[in-house]
Amino acid sequence: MPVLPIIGSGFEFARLEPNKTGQKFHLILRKIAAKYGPIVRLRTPGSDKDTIFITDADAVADALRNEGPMPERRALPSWAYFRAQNKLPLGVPLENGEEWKRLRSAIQTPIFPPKNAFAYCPTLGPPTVQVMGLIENELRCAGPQALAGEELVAMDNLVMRWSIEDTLTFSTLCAPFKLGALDDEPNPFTMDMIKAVNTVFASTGPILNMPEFVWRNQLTSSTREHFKALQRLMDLTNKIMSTTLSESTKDPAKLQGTFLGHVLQRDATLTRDEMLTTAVDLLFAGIDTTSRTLLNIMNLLSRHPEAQTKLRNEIIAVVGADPDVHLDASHLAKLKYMKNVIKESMRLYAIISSNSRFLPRDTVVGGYMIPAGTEVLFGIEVMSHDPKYFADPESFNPDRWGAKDIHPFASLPFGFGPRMCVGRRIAEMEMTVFLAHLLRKFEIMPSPPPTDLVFNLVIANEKPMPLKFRPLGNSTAEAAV
Ligand code: HEM
Repeated sequence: MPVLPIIGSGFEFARLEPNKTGQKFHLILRKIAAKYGPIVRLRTPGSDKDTIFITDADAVADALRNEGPMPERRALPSWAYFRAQNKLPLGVPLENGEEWKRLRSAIQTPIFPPKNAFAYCPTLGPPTVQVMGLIENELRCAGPQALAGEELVAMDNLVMRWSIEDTLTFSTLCAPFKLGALDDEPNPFTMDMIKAVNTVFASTGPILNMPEFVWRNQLTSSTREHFKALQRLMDLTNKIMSTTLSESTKDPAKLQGTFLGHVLQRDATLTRDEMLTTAVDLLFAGIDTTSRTLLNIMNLLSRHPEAQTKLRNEIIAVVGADPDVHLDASHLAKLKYMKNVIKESMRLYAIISSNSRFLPRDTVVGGYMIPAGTEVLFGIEVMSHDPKYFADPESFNPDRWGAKDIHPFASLPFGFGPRMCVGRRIAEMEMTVFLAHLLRKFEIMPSPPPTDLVFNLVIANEKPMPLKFRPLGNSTAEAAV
């Protein structure tokens, strides 16, 4: 077997990123792939072992098809440390082996199969109609130019508030808990929660780039902020959960049909701490990812009015023109162009730019024999932009997903196999519902692309996403061609 090319040590990353913030991790991976080719052995920051970095879709298939029934990923070390210090379970995203399987199976059935996930669709209508009203208010408050779609408006926070309300509503950790994320004056609790999630995401990237003793001993202000935010999110979620559980003891019907009710009924083996960490994990994993992806989709649609019109026409044909009419599960399967728009946007902006697995056995990957236990890092973002897999890769072309010849491992925004994102169906449904209400009420006006994308665990815009909106007239057909 040929010998793998090897590049430097973890210091190679520091050399390639002169300001050493860890926020350019995705760009460094791009540079490495361009310089050393589709399979390379390297040391990533935070690891004392070699990692195999691959950006060839066949090699990715070699690794993932051999990942076994309980695939393992690298855990985020500071998150795992925090949980161990607090004697809390590691939770689904960080746990491995039989323990992972047990925790995952408790949430798999209620939220992963499309039929079960889509049953939550009706709960998304009210908060989504509410957030549309808030967007309109925001435009009115910003003045006539904003209302005419001529001025950029910052919607990041609103989208995040909607996402937090959604995630908590469907997971109904909080049936009896009034979250009020979308109240005119959002309660401080919500804003606190958003702040904690944002802080954890923004500080995790830099921590991955630090020597372990620095973050463990909290030697910098950003590491102190990181652990404070992890604690805050745990405390806030705990408060929601305590209220929910005590209210539901008084009135068990309140939990009926909810995710938490489902978990409690099906899986009496989950301890309270396991339920708490699961709730926190769903919040962590679901809020930033879904809102960032939606912001990217809106920006792309603003720059591709023909795709926007086509999508609006499809929504009107399937759901009707009244922007206040809610979607149900039957609509979701019919919105075919919507699916392609979401896939194409997630290809162009792969917010999770890389993913990994530890090989469970010796495996031939891309023609090289790689020993069991080695970490393989998949360059999701690099492959998504490779002309070998996507013709004219920088163009936004949702119709390309209608063709049958796309390599199944070239764009994996939700991962793969038994460890695939458990919230995938929920995320797709949430984004579909949001866009279906938005495009019946507003036109997204041409806006410049984001130019400040950084690695904050997910690839995120640092400044508000450039977006302009114009409310459609009474007749939505005005904008539909
Ligand atoms: C656009 C939005 C989202 C994206 C792009 C995304 C992406 C991902 C990816 C790439 C993984 C790793 C999968 C793998 O290793 O194969 C993952 C894991 C996970 N996601 Fe998502 N996700 C999104 C939304 C959500 C939502 C809404 C939830 C919860 C409701 C969620 C919960 C999780 C959990 C719990 C895991 C860990 C699964 C495990 O380790 O078994 N995600 N996600």
